[in-house]
Amino acid sequence: MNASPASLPPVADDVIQVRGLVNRFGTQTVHEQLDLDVRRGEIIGIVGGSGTGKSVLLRTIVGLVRPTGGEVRVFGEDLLALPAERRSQVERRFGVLFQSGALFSSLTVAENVALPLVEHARLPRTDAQRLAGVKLALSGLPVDAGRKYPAQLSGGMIKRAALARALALDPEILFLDEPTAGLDPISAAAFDSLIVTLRDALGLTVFLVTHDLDTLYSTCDRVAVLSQRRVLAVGPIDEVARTDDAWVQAYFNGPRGRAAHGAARQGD
Ligand SMILES: Nc1ncnc2c1ncn2[C@@H]1O[C@H](COP(=O)(O)OP(=O)(O)OP(=O)(O)O)[C@@H](O)[C@H]1O
Repeated sequence: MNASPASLPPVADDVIQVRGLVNRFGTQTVHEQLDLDVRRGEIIGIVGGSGTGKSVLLRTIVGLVRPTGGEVRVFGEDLLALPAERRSQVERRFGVLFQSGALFSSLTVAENVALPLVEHARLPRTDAQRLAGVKLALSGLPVDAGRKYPAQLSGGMIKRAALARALALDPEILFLDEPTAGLDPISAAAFDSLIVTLRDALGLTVFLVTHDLDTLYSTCDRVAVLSQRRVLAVGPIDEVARTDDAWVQAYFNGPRGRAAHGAARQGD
């Protein structure tokens, strides 16, 4: 009898592996023996109280922070140990959307998106501009948004423009740091569904740092809670929400958590 693909167990294929991670800044220890695996094709949400080191974890994984100790592998490679050329090849396989959007204010939106295509993929400028238009459309921006400067866009449009730039090089992993922060609830919900659509259409793995409970419930396959300098719990959200920990209980089972859970169930 042929087994249908849907009935097969998921393939153990971790695109990110973090082992025994330690991050210290002066006398402050942010991470101590932190372990985390991210599976290919999943959307994993990273949550935790303010200052628990979610952004530092993201920045360590993408190679912007050199950890004090431990091991971080992306696609099986230790980025910081690679020679520059090889490192840049691996970096092209992921895209990052930073909290601020981090667009260049002196460039139009289309030029911002085209930049990695010119600099990293070495495309001629006209081809890069054309491809930038495709990425902007994929991110749900109207055609004329490409001609505007970041200062002329709303907060929601800036997030979409930054997403288009993160998608410029057809990444396999998308890192998102607080993508819905500062958006109104309707724009945030639209952004959430865009992320799920892109993951499904492009087969992306998504590493998502967020405080937004609605985002967690509507997008994430698994959630990792950062607490006490490590990953306290990781798994499907309903499982993690049952963790016997004061912060987890207050976060997932407080009034906002219950409302987000209720809204997610209604949407099922
Ligand atoms: N380059 C740095 N030098 C010194 N301290 C740092 C540096 N980067 C981060 N920290 C400290 O590390 C801690 C964790 O910061 P991080 O930004 O990762 O927190 P977070 O969990 O993302 O918080 P939030 O939810 O408020 O965004 C903070 O106390 C921060 O001040």
